[in-house]
Amino acid sequence: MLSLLAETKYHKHVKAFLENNTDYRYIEELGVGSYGVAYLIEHSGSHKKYVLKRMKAKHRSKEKLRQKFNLEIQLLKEIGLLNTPSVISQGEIENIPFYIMDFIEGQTFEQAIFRDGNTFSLDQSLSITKQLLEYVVILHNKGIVHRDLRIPNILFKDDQLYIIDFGLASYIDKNIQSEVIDNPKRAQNHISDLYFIGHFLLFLLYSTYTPTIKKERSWQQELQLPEPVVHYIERLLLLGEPFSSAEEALSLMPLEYASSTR
Ligand SMILES: Nc1ncnc2c1ncn2[C@@H]1O[C@H](COP(=O)(O)OP(=O)(O)OP(=O)(O)O)[C@@H](O)[C@H]1O
Repeated sequence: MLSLLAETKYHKHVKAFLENNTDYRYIEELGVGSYGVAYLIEHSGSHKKYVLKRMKAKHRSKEKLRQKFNLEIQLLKEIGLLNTPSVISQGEIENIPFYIMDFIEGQTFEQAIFRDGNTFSLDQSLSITKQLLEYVVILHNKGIVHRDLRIPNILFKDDQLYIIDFGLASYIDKNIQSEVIDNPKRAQNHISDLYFIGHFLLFLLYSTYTPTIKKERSWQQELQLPEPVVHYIERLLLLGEPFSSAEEALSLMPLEYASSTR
């Protein structure tokens, strides 16, 4: 309750800061995560929309979390890719670090599947995953791993993918051996992103699945995918031999099942 009150108080600080010190106008709160709060704002001159993300008030004295927040900003600045928001500015409001970035006016895959009921065929799912892997190859070549490639963090707009929320991203540690990773989600190398991409692909494929029996079965039994696709997903999910890099995962995609390989 107390932390909720602290956050509400900071909403006011954010609004006052924007009003008194910037050319931006507050529009609404976009969401509250475990570490940060994101607001939608608009530039009064251009009417372009942006996102202001700040640390949560309750974390402001935690040095490690401040460093983590600063790393998120630093990585976003280093990435500099069109399908990742650019950092416009950064600073502090009442001792709370914040940054302003591009607003991606797209639809997340979470919204597409669970809110809007979109479905993705096998060939569409593979083509979209190919686009995601192409992005991830570039990211890894820049020495960065996202580590949170979940459906709410992947957006699309005009058939183009966008990746947001680099709150868990890190620099790649080249010395990690794939055989000794016990939590693939948090691995500081390509394994983490590939593992999330395996789950991402399964979310897309499950969008067309309607259960015919009550009993839950494994995804291999439920989805009835062609054998090379099953084998491919198993490798992403570390149920088979791990890929040595995102580049290898991209080059070995079973694209014979994707008719439209954008
Ligand atoms: N650049 C952006 N463009 C469009 N929407 C965004 C952007 N950044 C964040 N959002 C939206 O704002 C909300 C909160 O984003 P945030 O990055 O804070 O994620 P989170 O996972 O909730 O936070 P945390 O990193 O603290 O766990 C999400 O709904 C996200 O879709």
